[in-house]
Amino acid sequence: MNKIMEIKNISLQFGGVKALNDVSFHINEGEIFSIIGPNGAGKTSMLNCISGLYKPSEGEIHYKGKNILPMKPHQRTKLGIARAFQNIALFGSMSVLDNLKLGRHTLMKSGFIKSGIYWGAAEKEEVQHRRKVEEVIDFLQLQDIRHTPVDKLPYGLQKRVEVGRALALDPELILLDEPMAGMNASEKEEMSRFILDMLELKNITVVLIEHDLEVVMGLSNHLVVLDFGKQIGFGTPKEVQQNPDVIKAYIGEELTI
Ligand SMILES: Nc1ncnc2c1ncn2[C@@H]1O[C@H](COP(=O)(O)OP(=O)(O)OP(=O)(O)O)[C@@H](O)[C@H]1O
Repeated sequence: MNKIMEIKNISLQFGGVKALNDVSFHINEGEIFSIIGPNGAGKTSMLNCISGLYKPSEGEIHYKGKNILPMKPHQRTKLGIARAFQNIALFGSMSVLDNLKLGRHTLMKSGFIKSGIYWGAAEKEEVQHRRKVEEVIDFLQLQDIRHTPVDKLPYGLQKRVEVGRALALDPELILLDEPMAGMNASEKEEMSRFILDMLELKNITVVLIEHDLEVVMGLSNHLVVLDFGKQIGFGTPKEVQQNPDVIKAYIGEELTI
């Protein structure tokens, strides 16, 4: 299997807190990879380092063989890395459709002045953007709510639109920070199906943060386990569940599938 991403000796410090302490793992192309660990373990910090929101104090992150740490978040997006946030990052008063369209603006080549001069190119680009957005609406079954303002939607659907905003960027690697948080069992099942389809139908590598161990063990090909910023486990769900350090960190929680 090809490694799409390599995390090499990443450390990140906030004052006296070591949010990440010498973390190293890799993600294979075409897999569902999860980052798990108790509250405050450093999971979101890790995603922030990958997407470019945080700059680690040490280490390197390679995407398809290239060190991406010097790159800004929007440059990483253009490389094919998209992110859905734990706290929904949508415009509440805008419709689902407009939120998805807005998500693609970072990818637009034609600015306003340029579009005036090269009208044909801008129009072609607009059509392409619209097609991508329509694909996401179909894929995530958002047809019935396409014109609904996001803040009028129930939480579970808002989460789905947040995932859609990242998908609209047409990523090769998608970072999903707790896409199922606050969902009931059937909503989680539905989101799990969408995540599997991202991989199977769209060939997108998925990096997932999820607290529900049953869901995460069932979905993932590989996982990394963090605890107080340290990596305490890495491997297949079976390997991770048999790891004594992981069992200790999760004491009292059910670790079997
Ligand atoms: N911007 C920040 N400023 C200061 N401290 C931070 C910042 N971001 C994270 N931290 C600290 O880093 C540590 C790891 O936090 P992080 O949010 O990455 O954990 P997490 O595993 O995602 O937690 P949770 O499961 O609760 O979302 C925590 O001690 C947190 O308080």
